[in-house]
Amino acid sequence: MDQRTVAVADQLGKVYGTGQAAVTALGGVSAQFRRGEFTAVMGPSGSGKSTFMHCLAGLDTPTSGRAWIGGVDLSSLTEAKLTRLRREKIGFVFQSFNLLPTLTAWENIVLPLSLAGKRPDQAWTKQVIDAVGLADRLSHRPAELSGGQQQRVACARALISRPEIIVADEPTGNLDSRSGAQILGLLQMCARQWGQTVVMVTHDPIAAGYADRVLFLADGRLVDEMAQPTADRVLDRMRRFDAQAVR
Ligand SMILES: Nc1ncnc2c1ncn2[C@@H]1O[C@H](COP(=O)(O)OP(=O)(O)OP(=O)(O)O)[C@@H](O)[C@H]1O
Repeated sequence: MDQRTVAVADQLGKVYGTGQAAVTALGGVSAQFRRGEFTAVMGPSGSGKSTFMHCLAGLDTPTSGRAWIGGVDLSSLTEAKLTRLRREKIGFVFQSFNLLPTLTAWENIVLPLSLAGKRPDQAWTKQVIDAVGLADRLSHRPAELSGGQQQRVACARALISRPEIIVADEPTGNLDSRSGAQILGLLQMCARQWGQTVVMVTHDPIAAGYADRVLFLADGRLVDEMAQPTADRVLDRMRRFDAQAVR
């Protein structure tokens, strides 16, 4: 394994149900994620993108294969240790923001540290708050923020503990294109300037165009990979899936 590797999926498989009702959501997907690399995961609906992300980030248990984060085999951990690893080594950004409504933006951002009993590192916290452009909104609660602002809070929360990897599941799915572009620009900046590893599931070729590479899933398998993607090339590749589906 190369020293820059921060996360590994080794033949990850997931079967839901048993016998005749069994559904193979993931049929053995292997991939490596390097420091500072921004990867988009794409594929038709039902191709296993969310299942892959959930198994990679320890939110779901694969039925075969393994995932490593920061050199730790997730299958070797007890539930309590897995919870701790997720809190300390993985930053999550979800389509629906998942902020706690009763906490202010600031309290939401530092929640991973509060839960771990740690104090925020002042210099890093300032960098993160400046990067997300929320310095004047920190005392607001989520309901008093726009969707784009809420997602920027979620990004700051994901970054605050300097995780090994940020996992973003359709982070722009609920945003208008301008707010979406801000989030994508932010994720790209985190990877390029701060060396943050980012993995993002998306349906949107424009969003994938911000990444350094795209992994394409189909029927639970990794079927293609594209380096230095552009929205146009990704769109072309996705059209080929559609053409195969109607054949
Ligand atoms: N809890 C579950 N029980 C049974 N089948 C499931 C479950 N979760 C997912 N699946 C099935 O596994 C397959 C992959 O689902 P998954 O949600 O990972 O795909 P996806 O690519 O993320 O789809 P989408 O783009 O629509 O969100 C689908 O056929 C889905 O119906």
